[in-house]
Formats: sequence, structure tokens, C-alpha cells
Amino acid sequence: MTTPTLRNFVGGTFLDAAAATFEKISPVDGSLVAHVAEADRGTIDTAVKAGRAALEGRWGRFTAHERAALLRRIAGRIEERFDDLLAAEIADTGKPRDLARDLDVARAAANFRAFADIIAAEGLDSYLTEMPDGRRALNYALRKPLGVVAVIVPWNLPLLLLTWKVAPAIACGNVVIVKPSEETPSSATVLAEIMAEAGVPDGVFNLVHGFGPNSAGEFLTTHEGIDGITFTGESSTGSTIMRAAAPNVRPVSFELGGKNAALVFADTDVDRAVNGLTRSIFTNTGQVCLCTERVYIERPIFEEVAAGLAERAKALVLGNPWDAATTTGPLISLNHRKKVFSYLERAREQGGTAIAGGGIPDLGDDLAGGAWIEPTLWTGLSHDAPVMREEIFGPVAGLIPFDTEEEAVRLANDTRYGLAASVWTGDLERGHRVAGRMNVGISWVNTWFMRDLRSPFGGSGLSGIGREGGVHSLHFYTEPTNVCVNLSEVEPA
Ligand SMILES: NC(=O)C1=CN([C@@H]2O[C@H](COP(=O)(O)OP(=O)(O)OC[C@H]3O[C@@H](n4cnc5c(N)ncnc54)[C@H](O)[C@@H]3O)[C@@H](O)[C@H]2O)C=CC1
Ligand SMILES: O=C(O)/C=C/C=C(\O)C(=O)O
Repeated sequence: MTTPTLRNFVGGTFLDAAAATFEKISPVDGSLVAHVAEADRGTIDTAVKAGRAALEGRWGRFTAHERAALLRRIAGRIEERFDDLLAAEIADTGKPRDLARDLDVARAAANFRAFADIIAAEGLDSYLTEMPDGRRALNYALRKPLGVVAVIVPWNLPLLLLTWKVAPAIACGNVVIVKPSEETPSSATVLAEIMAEAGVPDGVFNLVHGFGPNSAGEFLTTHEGIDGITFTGESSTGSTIMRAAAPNVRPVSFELGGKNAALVFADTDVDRAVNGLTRSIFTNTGQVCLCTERVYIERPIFEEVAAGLAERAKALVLGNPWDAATTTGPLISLNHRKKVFSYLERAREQGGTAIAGGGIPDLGDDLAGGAWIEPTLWTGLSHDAPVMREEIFGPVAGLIPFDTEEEAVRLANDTRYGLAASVWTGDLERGHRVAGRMNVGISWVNTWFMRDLRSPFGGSGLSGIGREGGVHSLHFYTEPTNVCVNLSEVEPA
């Protein structure tokens, strides 16, 4: 089979020529997945112009009802092209087939349907105003699209995160220029085809490939024609993008890293907690911003929970993503493995004990070139160890005992991140109380990653700015114009 060349999609057309291309390498075995056309400044400029033309043309006159119908057509087409998206996502990430099927691709369709429903149901923010002198007025806020929105996403859940932003942006009448991660260009390219097939007007969805600094990412975020930026990725990249947005005072929505804690109380159902924690530590090889990397366990059940988790970690099956038995894929790249492995080395140097994993597995010659790493759990580390403080973004967590609820809350909140937490307890009153005290955007009780797309999603501190989801997305992707109509017959002189 010939290696595909993935192209930029601008103004409704896949562009033929690109000055430069780069290679996408499989994290499963190091093989070549695709050649990818890198967008230069000129390509970004053409995309901005195509977007602006769409806003000024037919797209700018679409009603909310028409946009909702379009989103539903896109969702339907995603389902028809399900197998292509699945293959693309697996080729780029190496994630297990069942995970890509049930999470990534399924959520892509769900994202479009959810925002079709949300935009169709959206009402106006309105007030009947009564002035002290007896005059009355009707105040209502019209919501207008921001305009040309830059969408920049990472490699961990490429299609899920892309559609999580594209769906509400389009629902609100914007045009988008999306830049997937250089590590995961394939599913976004299939999505561009789907957009055309679903009848999205030219220029509404534009796709540019490339890297961050001195490449498509930087060219996009610094372009004067961009009206807003939505980004998911590393906190330091968010900071760079914020600087890029500053000269033109553009709004940003950031979903950044996390160092998420789980609090396990002695009154919990241990089997249930171990099930949930196994998912929360190891799903997608720990490469979900919501994954648990710190587990605080009440002392009386520490050994039991640690043993249960270690047993489950050792039972995970690493291997070919298409094998039904595989539960765990590789990390995204050898480069990322180097970073994750450095935490394992440091944990060992600092006296940690790996009760599961701790190294690089030998999966045979076929997979020797892949970015594999063992699911790893540490005990014996202090709360100040890098494994307990810094975002690792891999299948690695540290377990630490605690003695009181107050101590557990203090440890969990002792971080500059503020994305997610989970609380495991048989006492629901305690569950509500502790979940509410977590300084995070998302706090789960006796579960993890159970999403309602209408609820606010995002983090505080180093974990982000703003919330997306439901009406929160509509607020980011629109600019309100308040209209005040005097209902009285008089106007004071
Ligand atoms: N959701 C999350 O919390 C995620 C966190 N990470 C963390 O980030 C680390 C690095 O992963 P990367 O994919 O390299 O994250 P990253 O933040 O560097 O990249 C995310 C996206 O931003 C783009 N980008 C990078 N620099 C940019 C710039 N200056 N201007 C505009 N766009 C730019 C990238 O090309 C990519 O599309 C991981 O090891 C992990 O710790 C990674 C992915 C998701
Ligand atoms: O469910 C979502 O909308 C998002 C989940 C995960 C991330 O945002 C991430 O890993 O970055």
C-alpha cells in the first residue's frame, strides 16, 4: 500500500502543493503512517480569507435552525465513515480499537448532535427593565459569532477534542481554522472530507497541518484576521498562545494540563474504587488530561487498594491496537516516552517502589520500534516528589496514605493545577462535601470521566481559562450585542 500524503483543506478544497512536508510515524512500531503537507504563512492567510468570505456570504445568513440541521448531517456522515475515522485514529495513536470506537469516534458524532440540540434550544438573554421614574424597557442580548476561530488541539484524543470545539463554533455561526497536532493529522483529514460530503459551505471548515513554533500553530495564532482562539494542550503552550493573542486582544479558551488527585476513603467499596481508579489512571495509556496521577488512600485500606491496583495494572494487555485482547496502547511517540521514562528514573532515585511496572516492556521484534512503557504504580514517594507534582501524561501514578479528611483535602488541593478530582467513598454526604472542596473544574464522586456535554468543562490555575460545554461553549463562541428598547412613550429631555 502506498503511503498517503495528507493535505491542507482550505476554502472547501484540498490544496495540491505544499513547500514542505513532514512524516507521521506510528507509535506502535515506528513505521511511516503518512507524509503531511505543512501549512506555511501563505496557506494560513488564504484560510483566513476563505473564512472571511464564508462569513460574508451564504454562511453568514444561515439560521440557527439551518446550522443545527447541518450539524446533524455531519454527525450522520461521521457514523457512515466510522470505519475510516477509526482506522485513522488508530494509525496515528496506536490506541486500542475498542477505546477508539467507544470513546473517540463515538464522541465525535455525539459532539455534533449535542450542539445541534443546544443551539436549537438556545433562547435570548432578556430582561424587563423598570426604571425609578416609572419608564420600562425591554433589554435583550443578540449573540453574534466571533468570526474566524482558530482551533488548536493535541494528540491524545485528536478527533474527540477537535469536534468538541468545531461543533459549537459552527453551531454559533463561526468559521474555523483547525490545526491538529503534528502527531495526529489523519482523523482531522477524514473529517475535512466529511465536512465537504455533509454540505458544509466552502471556507467554514479549514484544516491546516503543521507544528507549533515557527510553523502553522504560531502563524495561525499570530494572524491578525483571527477573532478567537480555542486551545487544548500543555499549560506552557497556553501561555505562549496567550501572548500571541494579546496584541490584538483576542478571546481565548484554554483547556490545559492537570495533576489530578483521587481521594479514597476507608468507607469505600474497594472493588468499585479499584475498578474506577484503574480506568482513571490507565485509560488511553494515561494520556487524558483528566487521568489520575496522584492517589491518596486512607491508611486502613492503603495496602488493600494498592495491592488491588497493582494486580489490575499487571493484568493490562499491551499490544497491537487491532487485537481484541489489547487494553493498552503505546505512548504517542518515542519523544514522549523519553519524558515519561525520566519520571520513572527519578522516582526510583528518590526511594519509590514500583509495585507495578517501572520499565519498558519487551513486546517482541514487531513492536520494538514503538513507544511502549509499562503501566506503573509507585509507593513510598513523598508528596513533594516530581511524580506527585508534575504532569507526566502517561500510565503512571503515585499512591500515598492519609489519616484524616482534612489532610486528604489539603494534599489534593496542594497543586498549581486545578482540572479534575475523584472522591471514592460509601458516605454520599462526605462525597458531596469533599467534591465541593476540591479546587478543580470537574469533581467526580464514585466515578471518573462520566460526561454530560451540557455541563461546564475546564479547569482553573495552570489547568486553563474558561469553560466549554453546553451554553458555556455558546458564550465563548459568540459576542453578545445588548439591545435596549424603550417601552414607554416618553424620553426624558
Ligand atoms: N489536554 C492536555 O492536558 C494535554 C497535555 N499535554 C501535555 O503536553 C505535553 C506535550 O504535548 P504536545 O502535544 O507537544 O502539547 P502542546 O501543547 O505542545 O501541543 C498541543 C497543540 O498545540 C500546538 N502548538 C504547540 N506550540 C504552539 C505554539 N507556540 N503556537 C501555536 N500552537 C502550538 C501543537 O502543534 C499541537 O497542535 C505532553 O507531554 C503532556 O504533558 C499534551 C496533550 C494534551
Ligand atoms: O470529554 C471531553 O470533552 C474532554 C476530555 C479530555 C480532554 O480534554 C483532554 O485529555 O485534553
